[in-house]
Amino acid sequence: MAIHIALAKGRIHKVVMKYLKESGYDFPTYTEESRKLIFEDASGSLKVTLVKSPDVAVYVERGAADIGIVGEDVLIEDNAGAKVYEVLDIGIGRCNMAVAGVKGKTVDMSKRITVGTKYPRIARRYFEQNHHSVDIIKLNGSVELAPLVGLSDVIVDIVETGNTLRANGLEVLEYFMDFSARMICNPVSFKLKYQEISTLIEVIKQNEIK
Ligand SMILES: Nc1ncnc2c1ncn2[C@@H]1O[C@H](COP(=O)(O)OP(=O)(O)OP(=O)(O)O)[C@@H](O)[C@H]1O
Ligand SMILES: O=P(O)(O)OC[C@H]1O[C@H](OP(=O)(O)OP(=O)(O)O)[C@H](O)[C@@H]1O
Repeated sequence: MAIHIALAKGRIHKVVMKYLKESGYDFPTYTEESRKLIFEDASGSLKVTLVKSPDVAVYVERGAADIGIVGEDVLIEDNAGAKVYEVLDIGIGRCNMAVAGVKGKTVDMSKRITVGTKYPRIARRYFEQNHHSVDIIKLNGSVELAPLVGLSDVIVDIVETGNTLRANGLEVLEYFMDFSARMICNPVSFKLKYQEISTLIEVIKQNEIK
């Protein structure tokens, strides 16, 4: 039985598709530039669909995909409570969540501060745990702009190399979580396709994804 994998479209799918190819799965119609969203491997054992990150767990929970690969940040922010099994830390897409602000500018955390972020739940939980009073402003990208134009005091965002912060004159105030990409599985698929899914997990475990 073929396994259907929903991959988070973007950084994660590009690395995973490269890796699957190196592991012997040939997807004849796949290129990074392609606008196609569904790809089947030549042996007929894998079908891959490219899905927006927060939707990966939706496809898997509802059984429209057997397996999903998506960032842990997205599982925590958008899919908490999804009825899926998390079966593997696949080790790619490593990044940190951080509070950042304008370089050299002191932020008085004893006062109510505004926070720009794509991750309102994660941000709120962090500040609540630290007993800081905050107004969260949900943004959809280019979050680094917010403290530069006076929209927020600080941001909560993903930091990987730190290049985006540096390029915009910001600095990390505190790292507070780290993430990597996770493989999730539909519980029914896990039973029905146990052999096929176990084989795929073993292939991924044995060959370190770069
Ligand atoms: N430097 C990084 N910036 C953002 N995400 C990263 C980074 N490094 C690893 N990741 C992982 O990659 C995922 C996002 O990938 P990408 O930004 O390509 O997708 P996207 O759908 O374009 O996201 P968005 O629309 O939120 O920008 C994150 O959920 C995270 O798990
Ligand atoms: O530390 P770095 O290696 O610079 O990576 C971090 C940057 O990458 C992500 O943005 P993305 O490219 O997804 O753009 P967006 O903010 O517009 O979504 C993230 O939101 C940071 O801005």
